[in-house]
Amino acid sequence: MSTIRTVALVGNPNAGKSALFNKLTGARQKIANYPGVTVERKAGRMVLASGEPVELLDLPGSYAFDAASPDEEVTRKVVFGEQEGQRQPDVLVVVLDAANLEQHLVFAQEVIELGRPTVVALNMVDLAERDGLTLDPDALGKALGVPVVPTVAVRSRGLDDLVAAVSDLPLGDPSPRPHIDLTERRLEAKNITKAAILSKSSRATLESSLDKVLLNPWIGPVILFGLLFVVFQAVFAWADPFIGLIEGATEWLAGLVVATMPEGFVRDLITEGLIAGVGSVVVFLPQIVILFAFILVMEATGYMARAAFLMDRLMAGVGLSGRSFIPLLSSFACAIPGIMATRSIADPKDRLTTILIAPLMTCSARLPVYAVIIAAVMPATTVGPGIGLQGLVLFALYVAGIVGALLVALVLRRTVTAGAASGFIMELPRYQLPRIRDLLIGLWQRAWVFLRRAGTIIFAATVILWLLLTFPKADPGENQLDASFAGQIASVMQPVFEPIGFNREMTLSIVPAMAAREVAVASLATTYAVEAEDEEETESALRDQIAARWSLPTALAFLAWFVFAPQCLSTIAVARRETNGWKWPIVMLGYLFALAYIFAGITYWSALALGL
Ligand SMILES: Nc1nc2c(ncn2[C@@H]2O[C@H](COP(=O)(O)OP(=O)(O)OP(=O)(O)O)[C@@H](O)[C@H]2O)c(=O)[nH]1
Ligand SMILES: [Mg+2]
Repeated sequence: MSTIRTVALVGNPNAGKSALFNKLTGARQKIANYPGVTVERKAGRMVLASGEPVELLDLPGSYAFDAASPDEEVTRKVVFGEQEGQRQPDVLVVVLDAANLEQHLVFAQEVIELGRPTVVALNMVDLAERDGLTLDPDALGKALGVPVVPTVAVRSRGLDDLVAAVSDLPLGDPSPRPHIDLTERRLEAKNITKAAILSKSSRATLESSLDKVLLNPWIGPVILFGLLFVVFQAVFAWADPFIGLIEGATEWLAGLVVATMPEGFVRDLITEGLIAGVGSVVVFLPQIVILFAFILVMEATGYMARAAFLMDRLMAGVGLSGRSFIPLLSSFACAIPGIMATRSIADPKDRLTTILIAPLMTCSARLPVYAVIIAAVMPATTVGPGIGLQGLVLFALYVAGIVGALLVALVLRRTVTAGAASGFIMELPRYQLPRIRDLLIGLWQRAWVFLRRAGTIIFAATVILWLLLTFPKADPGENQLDASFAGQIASVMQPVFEPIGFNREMTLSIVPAMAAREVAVASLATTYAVEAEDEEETESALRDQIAARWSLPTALAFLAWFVFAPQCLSTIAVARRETNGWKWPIVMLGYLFALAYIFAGITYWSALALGL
């Protein structure tokens, strides 16, 4: 007798597969309330009723086995045992959204047709109940010919029953059922749904009235725009006290090191490299957390998908569809998951265009760069009731990235990725109240990613830079930056960047920023700390150093540079992997560099001309 070794979760997008996977394995895969969240196969360990561990697979959501998008392809390959390095699953668990039963049953029938050992998880029964829908799992099971277990993944309800049903399945050779075509399957889905409904009270749902407002072609965009505006105001307004705390702590630490350690190489490395450099980045944790709190709430409530819907018309204008919206939106966190998320786009040209413009979305690694420069050169004044100037400038920088992306898409769609634009259909997920626990976990994961980067890549880049800045030692009276290797490197590059208003420290900072954008901040801080005449100057905040040293046109040019600046090396690596070659990453790098240079130059010279 064969035993179960691998179980796979399959089903439509947004059915709750990843939520189930997390509860069954203890993993923390991303779950969010829109279709297309999972784009890769993920494996975890689940324990059967007998106590035996088996492999559980979380798969991308799928509408059909013959679907065209790269993420759905993964699901098909895994289910049919064609995925290299992956055992074919012995058991399939079809996850259905009970509140959207009819739609979800179309693909479910296709899976069940394979005749493989299958269990159905009738998930989201809580949402069905909320809509006044009571379903009969047994009737559904009879109609489908497989066991059906009602579950509420996010509340861990029905999980034991689900595991029991999987454990009890008889294994054997597949006995495929007669194949029926899509039209028949749709009809069948309707009939099965009808048979499974015990009672249905039509409630005036909150959904439809909310959607009337939020999706209204006039009011909807105004609300979306207003919301984003609030986000950027909050990033500055709410973060201040927390930033003050962290700054206080780093200053205290620097003081402690100076007071207790003997003068010398190690102490300088710690104060100038670690505390000034890495510390200058860590200070931005509160702003990152605030930004992500908004993003996570928008994702969990179901608003994000509405935003995609609203943006579809605008995106169609530049030859993209609303499909690209979510990958682009993910790129606000980081272009890497954003580029990965394009796997849910079926049309190859749509997908390529989206990959190429993803780096123009302002990733969170750029936030520290923007924030420190804005705080240094823009006064913390208000320009209207409750509208802070700093938040406004930040908002403008994000908008500049978006407008840039749309224009680039327009050009790409007429040249290198020319072709018919594909239509956009996306189901709108149900509105949900965010669960605090999920939010906190999400925020913690984000904060951890940020801190880990600070502790690894930013740390390493800062130490290397510090060494280059510290050696060779300057003669008495000579400027350390002039004497150092780093200064010499910067001097070689300086002629290229001088015309766009960059000073030497800025030129120097954009090289290690290729490792990670935040390194630009650490680099500036370390440069100024090394150059500093005394301890007090070493410890003073980067913001104050910039305020004292940079002219406004120079600072604006630097901000403009970072709107387009060539992305970090990891983004290039992901673009290479997702486009199967070096051609597109090189195109991306080239056009971004050109745009950054031109845009920074225009900004610098216009600012000078305006007498700023
Ligand atoms: N109320 C309720 N919400 C659920 C349930 N299961 C999942 N959710 C929510 O539904 C949304 C989608 O869940 P996911 O687990 O990301 O869905 P998925 O099937 O993995 O989606 P894709 O990865 O896009 O294919 C998330 O917001 C979950 O919090 C449930 O049983 N009840
Ligand atoms: Mg998922």
